[in-house]
Amino acid sequence: MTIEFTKYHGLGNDFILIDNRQSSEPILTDVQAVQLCDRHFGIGADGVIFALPATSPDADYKMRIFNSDGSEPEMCGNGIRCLARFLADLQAPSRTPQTYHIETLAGMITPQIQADGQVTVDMGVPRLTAAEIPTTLMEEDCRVIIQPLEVAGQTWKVTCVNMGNPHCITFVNNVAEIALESIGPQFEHHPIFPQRTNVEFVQVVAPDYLKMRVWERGAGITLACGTGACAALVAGFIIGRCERKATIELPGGSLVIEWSESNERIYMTGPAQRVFTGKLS
Ligand SMILES: N[C@@H](CCC[C@H](N)C(=O)O)C(=O)O
Repeated sequence: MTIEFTKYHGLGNDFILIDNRQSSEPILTDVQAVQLCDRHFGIGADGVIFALPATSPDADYKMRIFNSDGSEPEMCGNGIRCLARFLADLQAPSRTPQTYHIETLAGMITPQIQADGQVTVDMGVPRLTAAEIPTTLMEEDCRVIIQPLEVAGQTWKVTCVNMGNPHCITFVNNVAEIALESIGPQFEHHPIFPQRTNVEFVQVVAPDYLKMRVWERGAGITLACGTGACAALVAGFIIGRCERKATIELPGGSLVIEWSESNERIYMTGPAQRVFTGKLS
């Protein structure tokens, strides 16, 4: 049996996209996803994304994703922009704006392809209580805002945001100085995060411009993280360090994130790029 795939990236956060519309379960296992994501022995990617048929009458499709370590996250911001482009590329030549209602394990997410090719995603409402993150750092109904956390022999002041998936954000003076490779996994696997966590270090350049580096749960250092950029803006706004709308600069490029005052929803805008197609046998 051969399976076609297409490789996409969103700011260098790269994914193998599989047309899984004929079956309600992913046609590859988590173990196969790990093999395909391997950058030496496989295709190389931060994750594998499946376009599945919708189960809800309100949705067009369903997204499932495996991280490069085989774990299954609830949501992926850069991934859902890539999925929107993939679906548009599978269908008749584009009419824009094209909007998709996508079921995810974090609920309904709505990407819209703009006339200029950028994709704007309604990422939903951020969740902030300790129970929702989830973390045991505070009482269940408390928000985790600038709380001390011991990691790698240092006390960090962390703020936690759930954007469908968990994020732990620390504001620092200079993101370039953070030893992400050694510190990242210690945050990710800290016992206060029962479902592990994504880890973001953020530098405020201006109230409408943040710089961020990320250690992703299940994938390690990546060039960008869409949900992480949204979480960084939410954390920055809550602690009074940024505006409701800002550009987030990541190693792979920039995203524009806005936290709407009228409906409390987060809107993320950024690119999604097809790289190549191939066949798995
Ligand atoms: N890169 C993604 C997030 C992917 C999932 C993450 N690794 C997790 O386990 O939560 C993004 O762009 O949001």
